[in-house]
Amino acid sequence: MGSGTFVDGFLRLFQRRSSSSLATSVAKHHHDINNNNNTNTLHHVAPVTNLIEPSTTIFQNQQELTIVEDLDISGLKSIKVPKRINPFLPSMDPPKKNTMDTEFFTEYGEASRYQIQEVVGKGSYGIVGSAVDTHTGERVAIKKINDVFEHVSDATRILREIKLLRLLRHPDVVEIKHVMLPPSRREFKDIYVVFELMESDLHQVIKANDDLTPEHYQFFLYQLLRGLKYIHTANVFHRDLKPKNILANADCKLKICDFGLARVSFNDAPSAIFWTDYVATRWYRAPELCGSFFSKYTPAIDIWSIGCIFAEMLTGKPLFPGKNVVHQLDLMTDLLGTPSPESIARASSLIRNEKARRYLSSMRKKQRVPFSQKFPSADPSALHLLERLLSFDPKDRPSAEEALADPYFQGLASVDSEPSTQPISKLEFEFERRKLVKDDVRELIYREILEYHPQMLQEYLRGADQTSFMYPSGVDRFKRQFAHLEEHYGKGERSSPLQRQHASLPRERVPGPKSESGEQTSEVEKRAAAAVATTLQSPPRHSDRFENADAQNGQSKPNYSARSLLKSASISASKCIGVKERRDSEEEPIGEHNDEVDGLSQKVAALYA
Ligand SMILES: Nc1ncnc2c1ncn2[C@@H]1O[C@H](COP(=O)(O)OP(=O)(O)OP(=O)(O)O)[C@@H](O)[C@H]1O
Repeated sequence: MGSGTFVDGFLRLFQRRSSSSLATSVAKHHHDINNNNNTNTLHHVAPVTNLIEPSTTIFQNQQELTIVEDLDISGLKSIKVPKRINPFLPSMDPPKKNTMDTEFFTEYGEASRYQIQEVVGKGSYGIVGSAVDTHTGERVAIKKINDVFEHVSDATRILREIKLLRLLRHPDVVEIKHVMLPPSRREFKDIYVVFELMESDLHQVIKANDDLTPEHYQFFLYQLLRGLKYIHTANVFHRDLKPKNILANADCKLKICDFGLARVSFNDAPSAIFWTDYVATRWYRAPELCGSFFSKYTPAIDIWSIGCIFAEMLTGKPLFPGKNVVHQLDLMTDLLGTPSPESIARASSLIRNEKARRYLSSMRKKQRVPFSQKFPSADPSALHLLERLLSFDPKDRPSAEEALADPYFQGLASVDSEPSTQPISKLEFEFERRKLVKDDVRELIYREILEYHPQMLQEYLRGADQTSFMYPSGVDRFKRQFAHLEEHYGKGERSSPLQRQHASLPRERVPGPKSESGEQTSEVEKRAAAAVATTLQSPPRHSDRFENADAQNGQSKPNYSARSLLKSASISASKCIGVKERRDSEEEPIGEHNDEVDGLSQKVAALYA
């Protein structure tokens, strides 16, 4: 493959240095949706937050880790980045400036700062809109998380995610730029998290690009592994890596997102898997997680997922699209062969479940399929690394750091000096050991949000009583704007805002029947389709008092229509190719996992009946 050529054009520097001392050289032709995104991404200043105690702000008391990339990827062709949901999303009127908002937020640097534009995605926790940060001109993504405290488990997941994303600062991990201050410390229900805006995700990129080159594959895998190296050195396991959880830009930059299922591993805490807790997407799930073969999880589970993702890049199709865990294991062993007796013997010491162990040993013997046969057009050195990543036994998989040192990446100047970080402080995740009630999580999330509001944090730390403040927060305005977006998603329907899906959630709630979940999804899709149709027929109607006021004031409509955005040079809209279905079949409803484990037990039992 063209590894040599790539390496020639891929001289890079990625070191700890003072930010001022190095220039960043980046190919200028790249699409870039954030006007100054290249600077942010490639000339990234990240505080070493793990060194600090939770009661200090991330801005205090830290040595700065400055990551400078001097990466000439000009040889890489831009990729197509179709939008995730649909290209005909409703546009938004910019909010009318509210004097009170302005006054309050001027003081705190947030005056009507973000102008919401359009929906760019939605997940089980709410809607994601693109917006312009009027202070910087930068485009951002704002995720509105609805009804955060409806379930303590969901709230804890959100706390975990925003905390981890504050602590993990790396160019290949999506960055939280800000979290809006809620209007009331004790009563808030929704959270607005401001992220750097990305154009698409790897799932869409793989679907839309059938002309990816070996250089693309190499650069994609390189970014994933260096991101993972950093995450793992913080002692964090992502646990749900899949193409949809990797955001992508047309300039081939990837960023890992969705840390809702991630866990921090502390040496003195057991890392046992609780089936009630582990519900990551099946297709990318490591074999040791299919049927409880191993009782502990290790960073190797993420390495397996990266292997699956890499294989999917190479072929354009998921590698192991299992319908249940038994089928999942069958697909794995179809390719990898049944594990060797040594591997099973080694595994035996870890296998707690006798039945599962016997199932593994008694599996019909299958020969390994040579990877060169399965992936005939792939580069042999890529395949050699892929085989390592997809080792059945987690002990045989390389760490992210070891994988970066694989000959596949030979010649990349600083593979071995990709940044690592300190393990995350136990104190930050002390809450994981406690049984939390709603008010505890609310307080913890509020405290976390204050990290983005240093002045308020100071007051909070001084113990000022803020329980009664009710600022005319920017959140109120956002509520109205997001309500508008949601209204358009549900246009013509009686039903209310987006339903929280049960996929990939810690199991604390009673799972609904499968069919119900399926219907929910298609209902959401129907509503999205209805919104598309409506948007195409007529401009959005503004029922909101605030927006009516805009209309009445005769304010000109902003130039933010979907059409104008599609034309915008900053978004490769011409490449938006169609309405994207929201969920693919690999995303299982909660509750399925137990069925799967039961299914496996039954199959095992049948073997030994
Ligand atoms: N920074 C971002 N820039 C652009 N789009 C984003 C960004 N973050 C998330 N999205 C998109 O918004 C959608 C929902 O985001 P996300 O997956 O974070 O939400 P969630 O509620 O946690 O979803 P899930 O149901 O997967 O847990 C996804 O399609 C994602 O690609």
